[in-house]
Amino acid sequence: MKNKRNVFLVGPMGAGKTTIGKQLADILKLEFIDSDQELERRTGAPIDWIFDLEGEEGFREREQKIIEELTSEQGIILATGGGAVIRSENRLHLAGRGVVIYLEASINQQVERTRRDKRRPLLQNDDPESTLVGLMDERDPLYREIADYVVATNDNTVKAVANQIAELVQQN
Ligand SMILES: Nc1ncnc2c1ncn2[C@@H]1O[C@H](COP(=O)(O)OP(=O)(O)OP(=O)(O)O)[C@@H](O)[C@H]1O
Ligand SMILES: O=C(O)C1=C[C@@H](O)[C@@H](O)[C@H](O)C1
Ligand SMILES: [Mg+2]
Repeated sequence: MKNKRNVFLVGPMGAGKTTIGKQLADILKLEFIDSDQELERRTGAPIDWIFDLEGEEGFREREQKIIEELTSEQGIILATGGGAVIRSENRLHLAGRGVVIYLEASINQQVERTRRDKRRPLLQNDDPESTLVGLMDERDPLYREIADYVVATNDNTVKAVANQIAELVQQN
């Protein structure tokens, strides 16, 4: 068994990594950390500012450093950013240092769940749905590559998904 004391949530924007991760941490009585929020806290800047000032590559550099650091901790629930799987270094750390859960969501659900929040820089364009389709084509194989479990979120409440993950993790 891998280091079962860490649970890492991966998946696309709107899959529910942040929301479900908080509930899961409450159930399992573990610390919750969100890599996006932690980056914002440390830089003092919202993610869309980091994208504006440093470009996506600048953001990915910062994201890689924080994933490296946070996956070295013990006993955490980590909600990652939707693009954390792009870099192979991140995939290596996530797969090697905890149980990886891929939270699946349909494109329609992603569109619906991200519609009102204007803070996701990659979706601030005229056709966020096409962007989400393109990202999913590119990333779905990467999420699957490192996932220990794939969990559907479409037809389930946040609470139900969190309970399901807690059971999966405790089985090990
Ligand atoms: N299973 C669910 N059922 C209904 N609403 C959900 C569900 N999961 C998440 N949501 C809602 O969808 C929105 C986006 O969720 P959240 O921010 O947790 O996604 P995320 O995976 O962390 O996205 P990002 O990669 O952009 O950080 C939130 O408003 C949340 O309440
Ligand atoms: O899917 C992505 O590439 C992103 C998802 C968010 O969690 C943030 O990490 C950022 O908006 C980029
Ligand atoms: Mg999130």
